[in-house]
Amino acid sequence: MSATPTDTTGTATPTDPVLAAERAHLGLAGDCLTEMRAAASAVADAGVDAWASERLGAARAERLRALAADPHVPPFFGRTDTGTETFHIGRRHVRDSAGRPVVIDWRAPMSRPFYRATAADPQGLVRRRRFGFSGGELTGYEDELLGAGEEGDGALLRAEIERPRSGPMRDIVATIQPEQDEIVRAPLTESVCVQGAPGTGKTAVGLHRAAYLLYTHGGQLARTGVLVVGPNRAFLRYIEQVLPTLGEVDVEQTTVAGLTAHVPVRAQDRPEVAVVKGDGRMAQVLERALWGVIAKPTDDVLVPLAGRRYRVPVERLKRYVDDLRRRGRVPDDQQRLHYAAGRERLALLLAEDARRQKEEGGGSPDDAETRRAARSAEVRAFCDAVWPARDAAAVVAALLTDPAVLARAARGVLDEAEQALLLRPAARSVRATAWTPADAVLVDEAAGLLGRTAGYGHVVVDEAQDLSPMQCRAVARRLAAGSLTVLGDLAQATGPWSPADWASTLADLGRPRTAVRPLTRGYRVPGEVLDYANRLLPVIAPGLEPATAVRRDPGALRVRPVTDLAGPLTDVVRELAAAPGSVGVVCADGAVPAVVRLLADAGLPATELADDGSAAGRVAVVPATLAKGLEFDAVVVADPAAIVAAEPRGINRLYVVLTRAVSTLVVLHRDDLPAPLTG
Ligand SMILES: Nc1ncnc2c1ncn2[C@@H]1O[C@H](COP(=O)(O)OP(=O)(O)OP(=O)(O)O)[C@@H](O)[C@H]1O
Repeated sequence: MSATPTDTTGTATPTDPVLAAERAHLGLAGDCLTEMRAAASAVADAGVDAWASERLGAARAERLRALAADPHVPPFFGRTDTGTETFHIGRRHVRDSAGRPVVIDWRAPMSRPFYRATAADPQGLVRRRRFGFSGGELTGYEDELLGAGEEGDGALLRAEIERPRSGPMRDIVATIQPEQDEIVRAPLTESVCVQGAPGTGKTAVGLHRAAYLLYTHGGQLARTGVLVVGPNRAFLRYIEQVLPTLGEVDVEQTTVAGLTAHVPVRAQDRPEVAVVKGDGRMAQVLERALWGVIAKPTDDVLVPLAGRRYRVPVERLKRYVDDLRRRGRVPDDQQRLHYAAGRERLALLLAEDARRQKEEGGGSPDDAETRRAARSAEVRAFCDAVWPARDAAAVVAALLTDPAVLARAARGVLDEAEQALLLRPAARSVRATAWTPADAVLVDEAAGLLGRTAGYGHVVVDEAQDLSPMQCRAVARRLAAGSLTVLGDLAQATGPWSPADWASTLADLGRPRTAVRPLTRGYRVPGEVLDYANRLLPVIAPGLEPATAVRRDPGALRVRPVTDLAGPLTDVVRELAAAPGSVGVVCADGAVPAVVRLLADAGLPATELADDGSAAGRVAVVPATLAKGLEFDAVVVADPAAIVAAEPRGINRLYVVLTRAVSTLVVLHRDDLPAPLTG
């Protein structure tokens, strides 16, 4: 680091001329932003029609939202000097009234060296400057004279990571690291799979990649859209502000449950039933259940057209049906003839056959007459008998309640025990069915066989290690010709599918040749805590490279045996809650009500973190199954043995839980820790 009047917290002396100049530039950027905002609101739309006016209004509102996303966020956070030119780097472009750049968007190609340059490879930079802010004020800076072979000590990165959390996830634009930036800026055509240990920035990287792609390929992606898929609503709530603060307000963020919400989910499957329903073989079973109802034509059909009836012989009918069925088996969803379209096409083929016959007889029927023929009672009756109209929910309901339907569709695919697991008594009606989350995914698959699913230009899927093969297929259907960013950690797999490597998941996601890129530098968790959690790795994911933490803190880990949980728990939560930042008390799901009560009785303001997207308080009691993807400044793990005992992959769950803390982890146990954590 160069000799600037900057201490490790980035605070400079008030008289520093560099600081004064940078503050002036900050003032200029702020003024320009205000002007840009005013200009965006004043775009005149006089003289255009109502539709154009509405469109203009929407575009203007969009731009204003982007410019105003967060008025407290400083317009720039860094600067690059090439020796001849200086660029300030910020969240978005800022220009002065003459159109001269005042701040360069972090996603522009010119900003790349800010993230990638090193002393060994300065990429044309002589200096990189990072700024420190406090309450919107520019308070310091850190220079790296890369041209002179100097690199920073990461003090600002550390300060940024350790800045206390007060709610949702923040962006990391100011401090994206080179290995992360490579993934963020990978080309749109390239699908990537990030295998990253806890806290290596997978989620952050995925969201910044979405923002980067939208900036770089705005026109194309504005048309096709970008989709972010997360594991649950609590997680979505945690990440939902990151893209808007980066100026991207038009990204759809949802869960697999959100994607597949064709039917109301009112029940849960037993784990062994969910395993069968999530198995990739169910795709074949559903395909057979749907297409298997198509019957062979047995008789000629008389098609009415323009006042006469034309006979279409059964042999031709058979050929029409066979041809259409073959087109329904094309593997590519975009090329495939879907079931519902096949039915319409069949009706049209009959009408066109009649039309040809009429033409051969010298007539010339028009298109409207041909369409009427396709809708005639005769043709409809034929289609109903041979290619009946189907409804996705009804197909799945029949499959799961009618042993004969299931046996026909599953023969040679699922064994008898698996079929028995799937069957349940029929409800009064399809609407009255008590659907489960896994059923909803099956209904989505059936809907995808019936008709084409709209696809996005890019899909980011987080915590992908937990997706069932059928859930992967639901995501793949939304991909169309677009590309994919898969984020996950095999060691954090807690679902019954738990892949040993990424190959099967990537194949189910429809992108089998996607390269897997590891991230192993851990930003969230202090070294002492990470080393402790990593002791579980040989048991849960033997082949995986452990993460190394970018920072250490000797006081970060406290592992305490207790005989009774209540007293020590309230004591430690009281102590942690007195410091700034968030506190998460993680326990087995079943223990949550008791822990909430215990803390409330002790006068501590704890609220349960729920999967309904509602905000949790500063002290959150977190069911272990909802901890994934989240983080807190301080974490208390209450009774780890109960977390392990609660589910088949409880030891993986414990690994997830132990890696949620940014500053402090307290483990309260009853001398019953899993073997790798003792001693
Ligand atoms: N380059 C960075 N600069 C500052 N903070 C960072 C950086 N990279 C990651 N972080 C921070 O580290 C924490 C972990 O990031 P993130 O949640 O994206 O990791 P993850 O790999 O998805 O973790 P997990 O698998 O445990 O859910 C976040 O607080 C994030 O802001």
